[in-house]
Amino acid sequence: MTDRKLLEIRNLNVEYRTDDEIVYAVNSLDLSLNSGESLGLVGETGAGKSTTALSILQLVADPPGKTTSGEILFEGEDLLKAKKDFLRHIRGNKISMIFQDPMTSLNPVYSVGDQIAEVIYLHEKCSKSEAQQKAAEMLETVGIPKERYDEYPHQFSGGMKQRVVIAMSIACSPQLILADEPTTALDVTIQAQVLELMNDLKVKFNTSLLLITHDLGVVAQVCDRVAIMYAGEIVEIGTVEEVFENPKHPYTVGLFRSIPQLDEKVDRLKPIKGQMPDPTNLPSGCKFHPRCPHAIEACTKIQPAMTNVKGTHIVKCFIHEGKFESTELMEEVK
Ligand SMILES: Nc1ncnc2c1ncn2[C@@H]1O[C@H](COP(=O)(O)OP(=O)(O)OP(=O)(O)O)[C@@H](O)[C@H]1O
Ligand code: NI
Repeated sequence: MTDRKLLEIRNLNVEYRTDDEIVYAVNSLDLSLNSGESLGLVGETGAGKSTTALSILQLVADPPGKTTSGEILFEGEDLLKAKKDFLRHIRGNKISMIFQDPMTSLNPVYSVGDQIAEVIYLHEKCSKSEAQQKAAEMLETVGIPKERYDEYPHQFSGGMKQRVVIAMSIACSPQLILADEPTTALDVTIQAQVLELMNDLKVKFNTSLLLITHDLGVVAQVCDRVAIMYAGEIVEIGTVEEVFENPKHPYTVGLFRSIPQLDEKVDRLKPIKGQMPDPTNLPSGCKFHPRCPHAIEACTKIQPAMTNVKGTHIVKCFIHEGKFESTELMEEVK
């Protein structure tokens, strides 16, 4: 693994403009990913995770979506300024995307083998028969017997379809895979198998992965680093070890608390009180302050800055900026 930054998102702002309101979906977001690294992007529904991933490939529907500012540097090139042709080249060769529903990517009227072969054919400019040969190997790589080459998507289970999508997404040897809840629709056992497959492939092909999920367990299984997203912002980021062993942001602390423990009964769960703020009318100051048990007056007025707490662990919270102290929080995150 090298330290070279493959992807660097700087100050990204994305809005959805409808007739009478503006949804502030992604707000001043900074995020970077090294070659070969996998980063989990975690947050509640509506946090802006999908919008972030879609904007990397400029797949946010416009209208209503508008990227109002920012830079998305991929190998140093700003994708937000890139021409359509270049983006198409990037999409087919360097970055691929996996969605929750495999049928977003699969065509019901072609056999799964031919769909994979098509990607290989376009990417490698080899002969059709070579592409078919490689597609059959690719099926085996993702754990599907090559005898099933000629079958159609509807003949496969959800987990098997998602394996086909994974085969298609790695067929062009991408440097980066954006996976938006790739296993959410699958049942738990199958989910574990698909995640293990993604893990193996990531190591084998040294692919970087941006994995969007609600599930911190999935992050622990697959990712090197994790970013916690709230109301369109990253509020905490670090290695999985840093964040899981020592969550710092009150929101992250709440997220971990709301995970059912094996030895805990469901009625002992402590979900975070309150709701995500209305994205058309975000609160001033820290966007988490209305729900934060530790908020002080400053939090209601001023935006905290991203502050390095230790190692590569960064958090956006006044208490950890060291400017203000909350003894309660200090107790809690000790
Ligand atoms: N096409 C759209 N038009 C208007 N608002 C949208 C559109 N797409 C998304 N939004 C809004 O943008 C915000 C961010 O949505 P996004 O889908 O990025 O969140 P998410 O974190 O991926 O959520 P989920 O976990 O539910 O997938 C939400 O408030 C959502 O309602
Ligand atoms: Ni989403």
